Amino acid sequence: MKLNPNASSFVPKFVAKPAPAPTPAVVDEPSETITTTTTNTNTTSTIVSSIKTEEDLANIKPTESVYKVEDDDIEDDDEEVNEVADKVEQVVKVLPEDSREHLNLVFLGHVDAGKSTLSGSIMVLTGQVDPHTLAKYEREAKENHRESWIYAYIMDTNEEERTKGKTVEVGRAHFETVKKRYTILDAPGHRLYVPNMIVGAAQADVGILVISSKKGEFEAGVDGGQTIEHARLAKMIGIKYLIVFVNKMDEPTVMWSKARYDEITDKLTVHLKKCGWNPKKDFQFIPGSGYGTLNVKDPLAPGVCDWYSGPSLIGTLDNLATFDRNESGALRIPITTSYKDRGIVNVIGKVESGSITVGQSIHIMPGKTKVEVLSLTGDICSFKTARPGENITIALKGIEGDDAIRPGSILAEINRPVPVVSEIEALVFILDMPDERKLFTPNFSAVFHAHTAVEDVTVKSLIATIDTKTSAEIKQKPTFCKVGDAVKCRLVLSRAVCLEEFATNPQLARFTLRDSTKTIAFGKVINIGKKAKEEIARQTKV
Ligand SMILES: Nc1nc2c(ncn2[C@@H]2O[C@H](COP(=O)(O)OP(=O)(O)OP(=O)(O)O)[C@@H](O)[C@H]2O)c(=O)[nH]1
Repeated sequence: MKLNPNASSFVPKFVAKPAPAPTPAVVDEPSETITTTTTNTNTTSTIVSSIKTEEDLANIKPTESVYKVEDDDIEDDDEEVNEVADKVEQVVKVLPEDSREHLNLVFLGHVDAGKSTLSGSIMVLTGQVDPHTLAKYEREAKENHRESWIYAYIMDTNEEERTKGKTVEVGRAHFETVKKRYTILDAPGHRLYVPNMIVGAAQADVGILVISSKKGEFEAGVDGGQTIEHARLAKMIGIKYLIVFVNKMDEPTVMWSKARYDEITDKLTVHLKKCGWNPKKDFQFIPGSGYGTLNVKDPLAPGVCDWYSGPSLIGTLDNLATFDRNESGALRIPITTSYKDRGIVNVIGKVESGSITVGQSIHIMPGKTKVEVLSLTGDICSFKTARPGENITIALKGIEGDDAIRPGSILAEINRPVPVVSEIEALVFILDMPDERKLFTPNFSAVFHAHTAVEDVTVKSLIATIDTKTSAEIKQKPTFCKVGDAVKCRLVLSRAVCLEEFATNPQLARFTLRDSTKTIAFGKVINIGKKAKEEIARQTKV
């Protein structure tokens, strides 16, 4: 199998070149073919229903190329775009569609907790890294005197990350089991890179919160570190389930100690409850070692940790109940990455709601650029129609100029458009005010993060403080609010953003407010305003 961790980084790169497409993992791409593919729908259900064993899985092969585009045929020139697009439509390579459930995972946690190492070990254990590539990474890690970073090297592909040992962007990789397909988003743990982490986490279904059990490291991550901030952000952003991987259990200060594990899980349970996670249904703990590849894929062997008899990390993921997805809703795909490949604009994003089909005309919002879907490509398969939860590369026809796509752009259905608003009524929960600005008042400004959008925002007015238990209004028109308050308020964005009300589409309604170093508040859009609603009603045709 072909390795995919070198796939495009997750930080939005708008119409920049080169950004490698998430090459289908089961195909060795001939150099003269282009990476964009179209689909063959006839193969879908038969292939999927026949997957029962690992062997079946290994036997899934793409249909042979039926049309090849030669390099000479393609010029990187905007005028050639339509011509090239037409060729893409003639099918470059057909991969079987695959309807195993697709889950998006984000690895969260304090700096050096072992996120990249764990992600890398998953890639190795699930056969996504061939021995030759692994040997190359081993050599490079040794040359940088960072032997213990070998697995992290698989995820941390840029030079800065490798030499410093820090994840800066959000790495992206793919693996699969007999039961499910997974996209891994490996988020940076460092405080400075929380905005990158938000972009990654915004499209994850499951968060894997990696905790270092090493003496001193667990404490550093919890007391003022990123552990709790990530857990809180994950909840706010809408991640549905959290697996807390208590890592480095092999470390000499831990040695698989049950007492240490209990200390960590007890403390974290208290914190996670405060962040809104329900211990009965929202999260669970797993002990293990990413570096030792222990309890990652296979359950622990007898003698390693006899007090733990639960499933491994991958076993747990495979057994999670299927997530509810909003397939009947309007199509919404926040664009996380965009790049041009031989004249064709490709965008990457997760289908949050609705479905998207090859040949369909859609809008890139907020600019209302009308485009046609040329192809839909997942990590290992193509789609005729992609449904919610899929994280796909979409080749588009009809984009002229470089300004159609920007951070916060969304692919939306033409007949069910997404609201574009610059003033909203929101419910804001204040977490942590900047040292020099302790009060949340009208004119308070911050940076607004929602899905992939990032805009400056100013508080226009405070409407009422709210009792979070009863939702009753406590005080009308307060003059200020402080840490711990929940307040209904009006916010004004510096530029209009694609947003929906929480009752309509929670994924496009959740946001966080940050200053340069910390998360100040999180919130949800509760009213987009009469004018925006009338405008949407006028344009909706269903
Ligand atoms: N003993 C032990 N060390 C580990 C384990 N997992 C990771 N490490 C070490 O911890 C260090 C940090 O690992 P990374 O995977 O880079 O940590 P990270 O959380 O991705 O770090 P950032 O990208 O900076 O947020 C490296 O030296 C790893 O070898 C483990 O299971 N056991």
